[in-house]
Amino acid sequence: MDKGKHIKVLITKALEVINEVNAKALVLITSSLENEIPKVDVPIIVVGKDFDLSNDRIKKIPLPLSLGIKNVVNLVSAFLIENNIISYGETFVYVTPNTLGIRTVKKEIATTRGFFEEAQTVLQRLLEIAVELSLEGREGHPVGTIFVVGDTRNVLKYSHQIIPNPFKGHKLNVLDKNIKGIIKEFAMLDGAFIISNTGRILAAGRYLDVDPKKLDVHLPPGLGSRHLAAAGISKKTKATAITLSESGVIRVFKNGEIILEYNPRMRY
Ligand SMILES: Nc1ncnc2c1ncn2[C@@H]1O[C@H](COP(=O)(O)OP(=O)(O)OP(=O)(O)O)[C@@H](O)[C@H]1O
Repeated sequence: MDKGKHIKVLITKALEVINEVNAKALVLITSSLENEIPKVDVPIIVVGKDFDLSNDRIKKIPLPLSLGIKNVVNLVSAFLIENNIISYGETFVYVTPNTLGIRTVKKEIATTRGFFEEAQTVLQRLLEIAVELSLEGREGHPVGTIFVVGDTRNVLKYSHQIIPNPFKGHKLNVLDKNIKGIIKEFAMLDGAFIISNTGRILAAGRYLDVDPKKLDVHLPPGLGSRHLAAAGISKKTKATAITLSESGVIRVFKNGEIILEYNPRMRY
């Protein structure tokens, strides 16, 4: 039996499971949906690459499946809670090309307010890299870093090199196939990566010259200078900033606010 048939069988089974466990949503995690979307009373969420809110019954969440099923299910859980599709204590059923799963969301897993509306391909890719870096570190040591994406003219204006720019003169893009290893190597440098809207890496080792106090940025207590700088640059410019804390937590900032907070190291 081929893959397409497997998912059809799993979706049929999922409809039975939804009734049996009183699930409030059906989540289809698959890169291609040649199969018919099933007729079912609960909302359907399709996890795929592009963001496209097609109709009231079906929502599409842009998440790369390469994040791994555990991370995808965690982030989908947060999405369902924040969009009032399910409440804490309620259950959803998910289907991947080779698994059928049941998840009851018991506690806050992540904050994703606004993130999925922003998550274009470049941000999705950086989230994927940040998740890998959070889980693996560099040669087993925890790594922290900042990625600043978009509005590069202003970002460069409000930042300076603290070391010679290793990306100068190279046309490297975060969407390139073999780029992950290079980014992981340079993530150990102090400072930030500067990345264009199309994914071109313009610089690494860049200090962000923003004063969060003057910018009226308010973050939860306990977040240090890395996070304040990321929040600050996202307020001062139209860029989106992604931080990876040495503690493993990934945050995404837009306009000075946290629009995603997720710790891939946590067990939910
Ligand atoms: N303005 C800035 N621009 C770029 N990088 C910065 C800036 N401020 C701090 N950093 C980077 O953040 C690193 C960690 O700083 P600090 O420990 O104060 O931050 P933090 O927010 O507590 O981060 P973490 O959670 O990873 O410890 C610094 O070594 C430096 O590389």
